[in-house]
Order: sequence, then structure tokens, then C-alpha cells
Amino acid sequence: MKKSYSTLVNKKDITSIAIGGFDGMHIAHQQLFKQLDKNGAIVAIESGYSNLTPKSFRQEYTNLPVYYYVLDNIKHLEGEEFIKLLKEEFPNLKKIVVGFDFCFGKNRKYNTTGLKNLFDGEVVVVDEVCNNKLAIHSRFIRDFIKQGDIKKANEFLGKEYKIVGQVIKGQGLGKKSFVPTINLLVEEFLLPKEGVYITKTIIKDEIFNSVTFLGHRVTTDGSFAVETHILNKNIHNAIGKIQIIFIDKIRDNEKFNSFEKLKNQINEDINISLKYFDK
Ligand SMILES: Cc1cc2nc3c(=O)[nH]c(=O)nc-3n(C[C@H](O)[C@H](O)[C@H](O)COP(=O)(O)O)c2cc1C
Ligand SMILES: Nc1ncnc2c1ncn2[C@@H]1O[C@H](COP(=O)(O)OP(=O)(O)OP(=O)(O)O)[C@@H](O)[C@H]1O
Repeated sequence: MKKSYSTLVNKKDITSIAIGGFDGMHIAHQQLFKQLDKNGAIVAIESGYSNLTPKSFRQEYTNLPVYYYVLDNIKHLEGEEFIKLLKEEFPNLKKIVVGFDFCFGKNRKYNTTGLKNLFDGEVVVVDEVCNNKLAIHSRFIRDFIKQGDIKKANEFLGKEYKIVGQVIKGQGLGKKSFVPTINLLVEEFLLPKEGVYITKTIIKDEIFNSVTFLGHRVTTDGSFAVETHILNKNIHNAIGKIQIIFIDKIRDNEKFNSFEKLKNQINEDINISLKYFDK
């Protein structure tokens, strides 16, 4: 469940901050957080494009308080003005942690050297964090997810990719012709490539093994759907928000020329998922 430490911690108590967009809260971001002291905080600059950990979802991946600032409100600031703002916001600030490629201020013209010149406290610059020689960045993780390469995305995230959606009514076909599924409306999160995935589904804090289809139902009504089938369990009453955790991709979305062929394939997808959870 979402934590909201930032509302509980007084900004006056904060002595160190890490600054960045932090979409995904991936392995490299976590390296920055390790440099913070026990009165540390995360200053997340919201560009409006965060879709790995949108809006306030970043708080879930850290015990440090996260404070959000809207990029449009601060991007016009000169370097001195930005530092002044930080010192007003966090009057006891002693240390700032950023990555090697951090830029800030009007036209992004200030870099880590500028930060060291302008801030009178300690500045820690973290070297590029890589995974097997590949730099870890949110934009690369987004590419992996869009390509359906969930394993790679999870490796770079340092955790399993998770989306949150609202339960909605399906076509009512699943139960009758295929298997029962929970249909979801997902608005804020980046969706993996169309296809079928081994997943876990969290409903009211309870975790279920599942298999999830997402894409255009090209075999039935053609409409776009995110639907999850809970393995070995009948769930009748899922409502509200549920979470889907992506583990691995099974296959691409396919158009079948009969419902029977789709049904056989769905059973095969279920078997692959069951085997994965059995091992
Ligand atoms: C594991 C699984 C795999 C699926 N694969 C496909 C597929 O490859 N192509 C497709 O058109 N629909 C696929 N579907 C979606 C079915 O067409 C869908 O479940 C059916 O239309 C029922 O929809 P409903 O839940 O809205 O009633 C899949 C569903 C599941 C659960
Ligand atoms: N691979 C990395 N190694 C070290 N520091 C990093 C790395 N990636 C990001 N950072 C630092 O983390 C902070 C947050 O950066 P940012 O939100 O731009 O992450 P990102 O993964 O590079 O995102 P994007 O791909 O969208 O640019 C910044 O201070 C940035 O310099």
C-alpha cells in the first residue's frame, strides 16, 4: 500500500536530499538514496511523463520521504534561484546527492560543477550506474517494457514491474467461452507490449498467481483490454483498484480463427504459468 511519509516529516528536519525525476525508482536511483543520511529526503521533479511510477507511487519504493515539485514551476529558475528555493524549502540542508548527468535550471544550463559552485554544503555526485555495461535509465526501462522484455525491465528496475488499474466490466464472454478474467482500466502506467504474461495480482493486499492478457481482443470484439485470470481460484467480487506484477512474457497477441483455438491457447498459457509458479 502507498505510504505518504512526506506528509509526516517536517521539512526542517531534512539535512540531505537526492534530486531527480526518479521515474521507476530503479537500481541507479536507489544508489543515490544510499548516499543520504537518516534525515534524508527525495526531491522528485515531476515532468508529467512519469509512467513507471506515476505521481505519488514513488513513495512505495523507499522509506525516505518523497517531496514532489512540478518541473514547469521551477524550470525557468537560474541556478542561484534554484538553490535559494531548496534552502527555503529545507532550511537545514547540508548535503545534495545527484547523478553524474544531473542538469538543472533555465535551459538545463547548470550541471554538477555548477551545483558544487552554487551550493555551500556537500555535493555528492554518483558515477554512472550500469547493468552489464549498459547504463540504467528510466527511458531504457520504458523501451524494454514497450518491447515486452519484462525480464530485462525487471533486472534494471531491481524489482518486478507493477501497474495499478481500476476493475471494470468485461464483455462477459470470458466466463462463458474461455476462462473468467478481471478486466482493468489502466490510465497512468506504461503498458507492456500486447501479449500474454505470467503475473501476480494483488487484490486488497492479497497476492494471487495469475496470467494476464493485454492488447486488442482481435479474436473477439477487437477492443483493447487488460485482463487477468487468477490461477486455481475463483474470484467473484474484485472491485476498486488492483495491482498487476509482471514476471515474464509468454507470447504475443494473436488472432485465432475460432474461439476453440483461442480457448486451447489460453489453456496452454495457463499451463505455462502454473509450471512457472510450481518450480
Ligand atoms: C491467458 C489469456 C490469453 C488471451 N489471448 C488472447 C489472444 O491471443 N488474442 C485475443 O484476441 N484475445 C486473447 N485473450 C482475450 C480473450 O479474447 C478474452 O478473454 C475474451 O474476449 C473474454 O473477454 P471478457 O473478459 O471481456 O469477457 C486472452 C485472454 C486470456 C485470459
Ligand atoms: N545510471 C545512473 N547512474 C548514476 N546516476 C543516475 C543514473 N540514472 C539517473 N541518475 C541520477 O538520478 C537522478 C534522477 O535522474 P532521472 O530521473 O533523470 O533518471 P533517469 O533514469 O536518467 O531518467 P531518464 O531516462 O528519463 O533521463 C539524477 O540525479 C540523475 O543524475
